Amino acid sequence: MDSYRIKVVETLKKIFKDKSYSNIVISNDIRNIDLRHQALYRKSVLGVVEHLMFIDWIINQMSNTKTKKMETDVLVVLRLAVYQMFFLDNSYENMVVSESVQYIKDKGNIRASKFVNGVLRNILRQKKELLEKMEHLPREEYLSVKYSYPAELIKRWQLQFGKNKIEEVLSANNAEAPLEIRVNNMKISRDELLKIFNEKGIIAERCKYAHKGIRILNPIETDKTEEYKKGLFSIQSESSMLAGQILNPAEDSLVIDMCAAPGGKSLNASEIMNNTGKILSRDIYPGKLSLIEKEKQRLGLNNIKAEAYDATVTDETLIEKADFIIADVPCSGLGIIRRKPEIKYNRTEAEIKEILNIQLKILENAAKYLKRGGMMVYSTCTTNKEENLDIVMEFLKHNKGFALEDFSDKINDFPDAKKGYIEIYPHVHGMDGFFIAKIKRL
Ligand SMILES: C[S@@+](CC[C@H](N)C(=O)[O-])C[C@H]1O[C@@H](n2cnc3c(N)ncnc32)[C@H](O)[C@@H]1O
Repeated sequence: MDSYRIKVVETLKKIFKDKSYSNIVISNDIRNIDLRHQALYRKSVLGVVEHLMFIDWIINQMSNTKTKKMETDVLVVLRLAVYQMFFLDNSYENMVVSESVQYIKDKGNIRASKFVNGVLRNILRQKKELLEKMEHLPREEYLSVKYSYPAELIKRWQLQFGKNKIEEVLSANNAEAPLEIRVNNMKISRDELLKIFNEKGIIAERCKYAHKGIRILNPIETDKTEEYKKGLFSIQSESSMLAGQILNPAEDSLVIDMCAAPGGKSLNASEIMNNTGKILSRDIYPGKLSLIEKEKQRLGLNNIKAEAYDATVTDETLIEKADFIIADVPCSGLGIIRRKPEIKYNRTEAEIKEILNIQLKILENAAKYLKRGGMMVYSTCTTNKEENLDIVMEFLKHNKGFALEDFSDKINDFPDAKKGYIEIYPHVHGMDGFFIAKIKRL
């Protein structure tokens, strides 16, 4: 087996057996992969997780031992092989089978290697029939298998977006997420950085909505570039950048970021404020704060103070102190399935309900810290209305001194910005699914 494929198998084992997050395991393991193979390595790992229900359905059609009962080595090798056969260039199918078999043989398990050989050869022979059989499943089961989404989530999205839109929604959330970066306006302008990229053969363009954003079209190892090391840019999704653009914190003000780690929105705010004033960046997990400290150094920012604090607990020392607040609350993450595909299998309806109280509590505390005339953004990376507009409306119902603020001067093409909030969807805007509301203390 090619060394990068062995690495894919090893990474997948960590994700399936140890239940580790794909983005964290990938960013650790990718360091040992040859530069030429990194893009394919990432695509393969994420691809297997993304298409897991499809892949397991195929395997279970052709194997008497079901995937639930298989030992990890065998299961992971089969999953990767089926992914390659159905979703990657299929001209190497025979090689995929022989390398998968060899991998299990090398582990000393001859019996299992024969089993892998039998299952994969059968799948290869009946590829077309299997796809036809899938198409004849009852509609909701078919959608669930074809796009790999639990029935519960499909039901939720059919209600939200309509039955006629559902395939578009499912497929957009399976698409590869674009690589977006935020220009550090303290050090360079967006056009100057684009010019440098252009000279270096990095294909990039301006983001459509985020004024500080660049979309990189050919995959590169951004964090290894000289420009990254010099702090000229950071990796941040366009949706996430928009929270800062919409809040637009003024120079010399006090900003409180209630849930700050790993720091993307605090760092953006600091750049927007030209490193003036003060930003209090808090997160409940002390271990995550070091990332903010590291990034501050790289970007040349020193107006950020990172500290551990539970945002659901009121801090009496901050009452009516802040000019601006960022409440980027923990959420179900249903808007970033493209980047963390396991989210679609892991979120139960009960968990989603549980998080609502935390979100409302954090927003209520944030409101207490805001001065009269101050502004805050409430944001999530989910498309779930209950965690978004419903929370904001519930808050406004009980807090009469606050109102949604029109920010249509800060963003184009989002009619709701006039009403004080936007809902971003991968299937509509090609960006991560996000919700951003701007609330003013009257
Ligand atoms: C959506 S992430 C924040 C991302 C960050 N704003 C950024 O742009 O990089 C939510 C954060 O909330 C933190 N968190 C969860 N519960 C919290 C609580 N009760 N108090 C403060 N932070 C909390 C999590 O550790 C997580 O880092």
